[in-house]
Amino acid sequence: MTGTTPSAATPSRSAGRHAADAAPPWPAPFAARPVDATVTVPGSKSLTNRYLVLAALADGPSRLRAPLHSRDSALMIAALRQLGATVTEVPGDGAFGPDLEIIPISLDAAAADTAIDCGLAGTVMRFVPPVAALRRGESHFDGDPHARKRPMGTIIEALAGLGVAVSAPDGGPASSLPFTVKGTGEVRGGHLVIDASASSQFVSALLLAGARFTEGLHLEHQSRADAGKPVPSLDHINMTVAVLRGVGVTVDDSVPNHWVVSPGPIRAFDQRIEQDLSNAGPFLAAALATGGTVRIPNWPAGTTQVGDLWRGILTAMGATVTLDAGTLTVTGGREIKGGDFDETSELAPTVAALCALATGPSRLSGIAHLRGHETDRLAALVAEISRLGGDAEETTDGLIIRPAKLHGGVVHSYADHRMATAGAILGLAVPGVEVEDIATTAKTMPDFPRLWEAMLAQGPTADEDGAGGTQH
Ligand SMILES: O=C(O)C1=C[C@@H](OP(=O)(O)O)[C@@H](O)[C@H](O)C1
Ligand SMILES: C=C(OP(=O)(O)O)C(=O)O
Repeated sequence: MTGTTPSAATPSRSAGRHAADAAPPWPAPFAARPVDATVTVPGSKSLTNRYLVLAALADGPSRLRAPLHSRDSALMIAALRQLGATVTEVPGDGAFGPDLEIIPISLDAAAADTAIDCGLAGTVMRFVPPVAALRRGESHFDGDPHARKRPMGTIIEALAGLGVAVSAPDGGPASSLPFTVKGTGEVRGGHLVIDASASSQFVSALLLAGARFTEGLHLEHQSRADAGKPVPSLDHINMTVAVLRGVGVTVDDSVPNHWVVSPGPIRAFDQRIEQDLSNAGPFLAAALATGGTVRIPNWPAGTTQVGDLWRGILTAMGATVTLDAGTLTVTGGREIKGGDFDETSELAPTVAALCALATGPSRLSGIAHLRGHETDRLAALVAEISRLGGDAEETTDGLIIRPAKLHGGVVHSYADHRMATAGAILGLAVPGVEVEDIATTAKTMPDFPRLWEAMLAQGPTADEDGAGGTQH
């Protein structure tokens, strides 16, 4: 099956820029020698934005330590401020910016109508509408051009099912951004059936607010498709459940496809945010792409982040992976092995970039819903791998990538941070790769180009001539 040209191909608003201001493509550094570096990455987007939502609904002031500071977290902070939360930056010990103190929204207070910019952040467009439904007043939601194409119908229908009015700007029914949530200060809650097959974020969104619904929430997933599609990215729902339990919310997830949240307070908290293990991925991938070593300190011993899957994925691709005294060390071999990778969720673009450098064929499956991400990622990956001379094709639920000799070219980002970092990985092993709109990495990692170049500047072999990447 051949992919269509992905949308959002125009330069993005991701870094607050417009087409006319578009910067020239970023020359992705080619690794003239194996990388040997120790890297720390900023805080987890998924954890930061979950805890921000919970802090806004909590029973007192909360603190986030070492949170992510990026476009997606800034959009979440701005949205919660619009809804009445107070979010203040305070000095902390994180390497990537201040801590945050949050005073929750007074849900009982009369509130003015407000506008929420979701940017391209799935966590903002899905997690914030149920919060807006809990306060009085109208909240107008919109986002980047491509945000209007991301699946939103399930959240809109869910709110309607809970008795909350949601309408399009013309007052008619809405099925995507933009839309207006008319909050009354109360959401009844109870049993709700949704089709969450397009995104796990529909489930997470309703669970995060569910304890504040009058009757709590019994959420059930039932796919409308004949074949019964599952909820994707279950790891992210498990993260939501764990985070909720950590702030005193009772959640029963013992029956598959059912989540029962008891009504009650959300306990105020003081929480340190783990570094983003998904965003650690491109740096770890650099070890394989160059046949070198990358170490990541403070790798959590236990975590709900999907990025912990890197340990198994990179081992399967031929790397040596050890976790010793909290440091994850990944050393690439002489070649990258292809393989079958199921349900890699948001890790898929990084996995695909490595597969394009592999010596054997690969199949990525269980990622059909990536078509509704920042861009249609399956089409985008096929287009960009092919643009560099690679051999990639779409399947119904993923990708097939076969070995091919790659050449330089301009990798398009489609306003997608993970497409941009995939281009950077390819550039390590293929001379002459440039990445259009590298600034789009600001969605979750504003420092990406600096961190990438700093990684390559490190190491005992940095001043010596040596072999290039694993391929070519
Ligand atoms: O809840 C979250 O923080 C996320 C859930 C996943 O969404 P999908 O279920 O739409 O894949 C993931 O891809 C996204 O990057 C973050
Ligand atoms: C799918 C992603 O983001 P979002 O939270 O916008 O859905 C992602 O970061 O890979």
